Amino acid sequence: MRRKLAAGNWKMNGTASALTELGNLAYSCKSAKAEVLICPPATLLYRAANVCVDSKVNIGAQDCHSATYGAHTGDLSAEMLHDAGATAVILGHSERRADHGESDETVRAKAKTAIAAGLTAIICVGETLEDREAGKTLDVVRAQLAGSLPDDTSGTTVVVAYEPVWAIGTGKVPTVEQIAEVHNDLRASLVKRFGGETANAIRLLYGGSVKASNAKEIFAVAHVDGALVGGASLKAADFAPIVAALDASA
Ligand SMILES: O=C(CO)COP(=O)(O)O
Repeated sequence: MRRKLAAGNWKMNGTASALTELGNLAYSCKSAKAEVLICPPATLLYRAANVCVDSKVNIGAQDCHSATYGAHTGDLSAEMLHDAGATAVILGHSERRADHGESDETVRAKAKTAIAAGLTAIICVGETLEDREAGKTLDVVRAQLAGSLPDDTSGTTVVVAYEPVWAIGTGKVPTVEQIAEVHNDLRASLVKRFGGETANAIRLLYGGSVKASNAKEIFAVAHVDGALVGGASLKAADFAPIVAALDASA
């Protein structure tokens, strides 16, 4: 049985005052069965990990460099993130693919480095509205999945997040049928590539405008093992009900 995962991506939001929200979340989730992960900006990682020590909330990062160390001004290595208290890192988010031109090859290289440093790699895939309207959704996510996951992926080191670009921060959510179609296809692609045992251990998250009000129906979709949440992860009062909905799902 795959352990459910409620992950929050704070993106470029939050200074030290946001740690109060994290403390509130840790308190609200003290009986959570699902894994709870918050990915604050890198500046808060160390303090966030301290706030959440001995709680059910794990801390993750939002990106890392593909190199283990060296002359990469402004970048952070996976080892540094792990050292600061991160247990996971989001890789290949569509905002990074768009803003920094990250290719599948780059994401795959980052994933290898992250896994070697002891982090879980949460690898994001998702189509644009243009792709969807052109009927290319499955082709696009299959190609991203194939290109972004390392060959030696294991069920415990990689999580895949399906985030349709057009649903991120827009309040637009795919229908449950659309989510089911992509998640079924992702699972089938994973089985084909890695075999059933590995593939069935890899968690598939849905991300894009997840809120307390739509979490229940999204979590009822087959092969949805949790969510990657942006805006609704910033406040404990918004995120805790999403964790509760995940715990209540079958
Ligand atoms: O990009 C996301 C999480 O990584 C989703 O963001 P929103 O939940 O704000 O739509």
